[in-house]
Amino acid sequence: MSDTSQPATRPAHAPKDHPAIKPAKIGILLANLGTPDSTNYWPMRRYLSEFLSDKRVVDYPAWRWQPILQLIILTTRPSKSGAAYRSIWNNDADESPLLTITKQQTAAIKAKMTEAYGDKVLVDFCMRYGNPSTKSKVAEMVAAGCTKILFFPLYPHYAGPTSATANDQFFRALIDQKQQPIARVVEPYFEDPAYIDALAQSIERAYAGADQKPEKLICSYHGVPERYLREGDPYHCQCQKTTRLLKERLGWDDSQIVTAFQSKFGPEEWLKPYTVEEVARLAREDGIKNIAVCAPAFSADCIETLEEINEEIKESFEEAGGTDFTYIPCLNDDPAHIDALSAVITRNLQGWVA
Ligand SMILES: C=CC1=C(C)c2cc3[nH]c(cc4nc(cc5[nH]c(cc1n2)c(C)c5CCC(=O)O)C(CCC(=O)O)=C4C)c(C)c3C=C
Ligand SMILES: [Fe+2]
Ligand SMILES: [Fe+2]
Repeated sequence: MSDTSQPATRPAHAPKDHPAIKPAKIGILLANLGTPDSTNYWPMRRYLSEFLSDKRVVDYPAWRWQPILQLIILTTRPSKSGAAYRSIWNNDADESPLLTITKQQTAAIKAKMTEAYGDKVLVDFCMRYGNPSTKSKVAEMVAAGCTKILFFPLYPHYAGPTSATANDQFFRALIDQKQQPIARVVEPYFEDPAYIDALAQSIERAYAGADQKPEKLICSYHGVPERYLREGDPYHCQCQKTTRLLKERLGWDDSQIVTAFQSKFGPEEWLKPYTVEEVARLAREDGIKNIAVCAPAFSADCIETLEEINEEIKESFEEAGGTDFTYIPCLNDDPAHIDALSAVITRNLQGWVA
């Protein structure tokens, strides 16, 4: 967290045991999904159990879902997912790439915010599942004197299983505080021109570096059950709009860009087309040999991009006859991304700072 060195004071009217009053600060709390503490069975199981027990993620009644989750899914999935995480783990820091990148983003945003607002603001991050928990970071910010907190779920698009559950957890954390800070949550930024521009620049860089220009760009978004769309979740529409804005910013036509959805889980229908099938279909039916894939719904590279896209989906394309597969990394701590996120934060601080 940023410098908290300003001295606490005791008011003149105060009895001796009156708590010290800290100078009022504004907390900027970035939030991402969370990640296991290690790739071993029990940490994996704890993480997956917390994640998949969240009703915003899997909305079946607990009496029906918990026996399936605890007795079937959590006996096999921790080992399978643990192996996938091992293939992408950041061994130097002994943590997942999502955690490493979130720390880098936080440091870069903190530098920008401190430059703009000095020690009036504290910048930190938390996770929805696992560590550092949302509850612990809210408590730290309040203890450091934050009377206002801006909570920023690092997802460009709104979805019940991501932004909404992060916000739920933030508001739950406020319940524990005697002096509840004034709270704001940041809106989805999927149509922010600076975010679209940062995405477009990353694609232009990848295309400029490719031996041959890819024939198609696949925008692969994390999927959700198709039913969530019918029940009112706007995620699908926001993803479609991101692809359209990106296409317009790149000056492309419809034939050059495809929207698809990945990471299907369980037997229900999810948003379609499924990326893993779509890349194979493009190779098999349309004779496409050379594609690039980007993942605009992820603010940081993680298991779903580094392992699922760059290993499983790549394999599906190549087995169907594709020859050139370029994975375009997430925006991570790319300066254009940090500028875009910082501009979103600055807009949301209006009225709180000069
Ligand atoms: C079971 C249902 C799931 C829904 C619905 C879902 C939506 C969703 N998730 C993200 C972003 C991420 N998901 C990540 C991992 C991950 N997701 C699910 C399941 C659902 N996600 C699982 C079981 C896992 C764990 C990995 C595995 O076992 O397969 C991650 C990566 C975390 C990491 O540590 O790297 C992210 C990020 C979005 C954006 C989304 C809906 C919009
Ligand atoms: Fe997910
Ligand atoms: Fe839609």
